[in-house]
Amino acid sequence: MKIRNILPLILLFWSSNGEIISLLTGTAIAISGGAFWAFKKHLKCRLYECCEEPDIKFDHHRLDSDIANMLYGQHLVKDVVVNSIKSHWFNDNPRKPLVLSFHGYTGSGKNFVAEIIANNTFRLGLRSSFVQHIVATVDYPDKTKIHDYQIELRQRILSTAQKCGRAMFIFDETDKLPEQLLGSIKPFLDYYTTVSNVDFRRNIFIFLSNKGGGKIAEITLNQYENEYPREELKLESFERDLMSFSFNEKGGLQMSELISNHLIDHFIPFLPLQREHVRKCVEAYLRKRGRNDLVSNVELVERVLNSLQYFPPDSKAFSSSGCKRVDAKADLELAKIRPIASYRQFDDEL
Ligand SMILES: Nc1ncnc2c1ncn2[C@@H]1O[C@H](COP(=O)(O)OP(=O)(O)OP(=O)(O)O)[C@@H](O)[C@H]1O
Repeated sequence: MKIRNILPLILLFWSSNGEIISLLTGTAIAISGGAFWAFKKHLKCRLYECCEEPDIKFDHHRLDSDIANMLYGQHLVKDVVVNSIKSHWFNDNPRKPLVLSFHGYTGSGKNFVAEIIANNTFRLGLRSSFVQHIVATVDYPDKTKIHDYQIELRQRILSTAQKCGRAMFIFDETDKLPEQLLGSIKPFLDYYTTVSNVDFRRNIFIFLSNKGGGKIAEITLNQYENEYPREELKLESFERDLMSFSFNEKGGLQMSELISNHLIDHFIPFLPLQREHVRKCVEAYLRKRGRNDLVSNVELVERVLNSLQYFPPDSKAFSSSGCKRVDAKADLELAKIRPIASYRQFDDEL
C-alpha cells in the first residue's frame, strides 16, 4: 500500500488518538478537580459544619421521645411542637417559615424545648452556626441604638439563612425586644419566595416570652381548684387569650403586626409547674449528676422541693420558678452529704 493511501488513515488514527488523549487528560483533570473539591468539601464539613446530613438531620422520632421523656407537665407543648415541625420539615414547598411563639412563666421549659428541637435537628445543637439564639437584653440592650441594631439583626438573620436554608432563630425575652426591632424582621416571616435573594421558607423562628404567663396560670389554677385533670386543658382555651395579650399589652410582645398579618403559626402555652413536676426535675438532675442512689432519698428530695417558693399563697399549687432553680438547690444538698468517692474502701493489704 502506498503511503499516499494510508496517510488519511494515519491522520485519522493520530487525530482520534489525540482526542482520546486529550479526552482522557480532560477527564483525569475533571475527576481529580472534582475529587479535589469533593475532598475539600468533605474536609470542611468534617472540620466545621455543613448545611446537609449528617450536620443537619431532623430526627422526629427522637424529638417526640425526648419531649415525652424529658419535659414534665407540658402536655400541650408536645403535640403542637412535634407535629408542626414535622409537617413543616417534610413539606417540599412550604409557603412561609414556621413561626412558633412560646409563652409562660419562668422555668416552665421554653428554652429547654427550643434546645431539644435544636439537638434533634443540628448535630451541634445550640452551638450550630445555623442556630441563632438572640437574647434581647444581652444582644440589643441600648434603646438609643435601635437603628444600628436593626441593620445588625437583619444582617445576622440574612447571612445565617444564606448559609443554610434550614436555619433556626430563637428569640429569647421577646417581650423585651423593642417594637421597631421586631418590625424589621417581619419580611423574613412573611409569605415571600425570597427576601434579599434569600429563601426563608424552610427556616424556623421561635419566640419565647413570659407574656401571658399570668393568664395561663389563672386558667391552670382554675382547672386545679375545680379538681379537673390538668391534661384535659386544650390549646384553644389559651390561644385566643395569648393572641390578645401579645397584641394589646403595652410593653408586651409588640407583635401586633406579626399577629394581624397571621405570621405566627402557633401560640404555645407553657403551664406553671406543680410540685410533682418539680420533683421529677430534681430526680432527673440527681441522675444527671450520677447520683441515682439519691433519687429514692425522699428526705433529700423533699428538702430541695421545700427550698423553692410556691404560689398562690393559700394552695401553693405551682412553683414560682418552675424547675429553674432546681440544679442550684440540689447542689446545695449534695454538698452537705459525703461524696461517693469518700466511701472508697482500702484493701487490708497493699
Ligand atoms: N417542664 C419541664 N420539664 C423538665 N425540665 C424543665 C421543665 N421546665 C424547666 N425545666 C428545667 O429547668 C431549666 C430551666 O428552664 P428553661 O430555661 O427552659 O425555662 P424558661 O421557661 O425558658 O424560663 P425563662 O422564661 O426564665 O427564660 C431547664 O434547662 C430544664 O432543665
